[in-house]
Amino acid sequence: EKVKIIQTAHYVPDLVVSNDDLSQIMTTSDEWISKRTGIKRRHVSLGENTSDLCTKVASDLLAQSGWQASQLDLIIVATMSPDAYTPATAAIVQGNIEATNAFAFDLAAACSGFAYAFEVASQFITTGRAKKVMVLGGEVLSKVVDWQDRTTAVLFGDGAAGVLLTESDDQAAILASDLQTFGSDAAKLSAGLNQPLTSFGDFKPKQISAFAMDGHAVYNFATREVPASLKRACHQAGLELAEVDHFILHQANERIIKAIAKRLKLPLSKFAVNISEYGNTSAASEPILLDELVKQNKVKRGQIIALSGFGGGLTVGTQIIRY
Ligand SMILES: O=C(O)C1CCN(c2ccc(-c3cc(CO)ccc3Cl)cn2)CC1
Repeated sequence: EKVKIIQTAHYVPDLVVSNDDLSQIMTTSDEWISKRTGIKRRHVSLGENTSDLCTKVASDLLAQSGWQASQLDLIIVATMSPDAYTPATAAIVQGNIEATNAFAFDLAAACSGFAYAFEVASQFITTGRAKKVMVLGGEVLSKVVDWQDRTTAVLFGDGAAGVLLTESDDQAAILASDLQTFGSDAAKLSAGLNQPLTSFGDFKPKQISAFAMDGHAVYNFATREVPASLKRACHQAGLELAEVDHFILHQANERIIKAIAKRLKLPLSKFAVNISEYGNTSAASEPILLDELVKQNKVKRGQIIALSGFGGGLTVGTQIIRY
């Protein structure tokens, strides 16, 4: 479709927590975490909520692009760790940056959230319903992980990132997309489960459930469904996988990324990995990586990039983009 990425930006909180820091508060080790996940450190938010991280990215996107907040028509925030049920994190961001002409909403697709939000935004642009759109992925997962559960607490980090999208005036375009949901496996990865009353009267104190995951099942799901999604999207774009210059995958686990590259018989050099610095930042992870590659001039105008998110839902979401 006629959609172009005009600007990228990312923000992570200042506090860096290393694997050794974690081994002081739980039974784990730098050796285990590094070997099994590729993660060396992660950024943790103290006092900043998801809307605060997203607002920093929103301000950077506007400053770097020269767009005025009042020019924005739409703001979408993809997150699995919103500030609240309501107001939407996107609405808080809209107020913070005074984007008075933009309507705003959150999108819940866990680690595929950015890919799903990117797809929704592109439909608003190609139908002419919106011209200037901000798409953000933001998470404060440190507020949903169980810091006593070493199998999950060591995996996640906080961060936000995003893009500005508008109608393309050149070769830039979204060439294809592939969004899939496997709801029968929904229970394999959850956080923030809210239970209904079981009988009227015995009101128990509210407790929001922490992050829980069947790691083995989700790992196998990812190594199977991400290659399938990338193949379908490339086929839809009329491209061979080999014609993709950069595979920008959700940074869930370094071994998973290597397994996907191997399964697709593609060089690992096309799969950027920055999980060592950030951990798994769910909906923020693809846009953080995309911003880094753009700012390092590794992703260049005219190149073909594949963005792929996967995780809670279970979901997978892929776009093939001529940047
Ligand atoms: O090696 C080990 O023992 C363990 C094996 C299990 N691992 C996993 C498993 C799944 C995920 C994961 C998480 C999300 C949530 O954003 C989305 C997508 C994925 Cl694929 C991350 N790590 C960690 C190392």
